[in-house]
Amino acid sequence: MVKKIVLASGNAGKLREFSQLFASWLIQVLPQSEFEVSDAEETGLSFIENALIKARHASRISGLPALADDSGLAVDALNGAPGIYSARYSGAGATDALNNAKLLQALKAVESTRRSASFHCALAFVRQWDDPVPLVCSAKWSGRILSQPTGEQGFGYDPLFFVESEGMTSAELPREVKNRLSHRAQAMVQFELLWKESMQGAGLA
Ligand SMILES: O=c1nc[nH]c2c1ncn2[C@H]1C[C@H](O)[C@@H](COP(=O)(O)OP(=O)(O)OP(=O)(O)O)O1
Ligand SMILES: [Mg+2]
Repeated sequence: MVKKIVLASGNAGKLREFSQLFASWLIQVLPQSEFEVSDAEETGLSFIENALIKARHASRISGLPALADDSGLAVDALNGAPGIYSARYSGAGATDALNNAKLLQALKAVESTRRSASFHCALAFVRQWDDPVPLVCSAKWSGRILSQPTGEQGFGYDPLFFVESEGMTSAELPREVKNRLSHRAQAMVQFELLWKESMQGAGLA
C-alpha cells in the first residue's frame, strides 16, 4: 500500500494547491525539497512527457513513489504559446511578473474577443523511477487573457486569466473555487480514479 509520495515540484503555488487537493487523502504527500531533489531538465515536447520526466527524476532521487505536474498556458492567438515553455517564457531569470508582462506585450494588438486561452495540466505518477505503467492524466481549463493583471490569489498567469463562468480572474477566485474548476483540480479528479483503479488491481482497495 502506498503511504507516502513525493510531490515532484519546486513551485510554491502548485504545492499549496496540492496540499488542499490532497487534504482528504490518507497518504502523506511530501515536497521534493525534503529529499534535495534538484529541478529536472524539462526536455519533453508535451506536458505529459515533462510530467513523466519530473516524476521519474524525483522518484529516482528520493526512492519513493512520485507525482509530478507539468502545466502551462496555451493562448490561441499565439498558436498555443507559451505552452510547455510557460515557466520559461521571459527567458533566463523568468518570474511570474516578467512572464505576465511578456504575454501582455505579445497580445497588445489582439482584441478581447480573440484572446481565448487555456490552462493545461498533466499529472504523472510513478511507483518507482522506472515504472513501466505510470498513471498519467491531463485536463484543461478555458478562459480569456485580460489586458491588465487583476487579483492577488493564486500564482503564475492567474491574474491575467479571466474565467467567464465566474466573471473574474483565477487570481480573484476563492481558493476553494479554483480548486474545483482548475485544470489541476480536473486532472486530480481523473488521477483519483486511476489511483483507485490501480489499488484495486493490486488487491489493496
Ligand atoms: O494554476 C495555474 N495558475 C497560473 N499559472 C499556472 C497555473 N498552472 C501552471 N501555471 C503556469 C505557471 C508556470 O509559468 C507554468 C508551469 O510550469 P511548470 O514547469 O509546470 O512548473 P514550474 O517550473 O513552475 O515548477 P515545477 O516544474 O517544479 O513543478 O504554468
Ligand atoms: Mg518547471
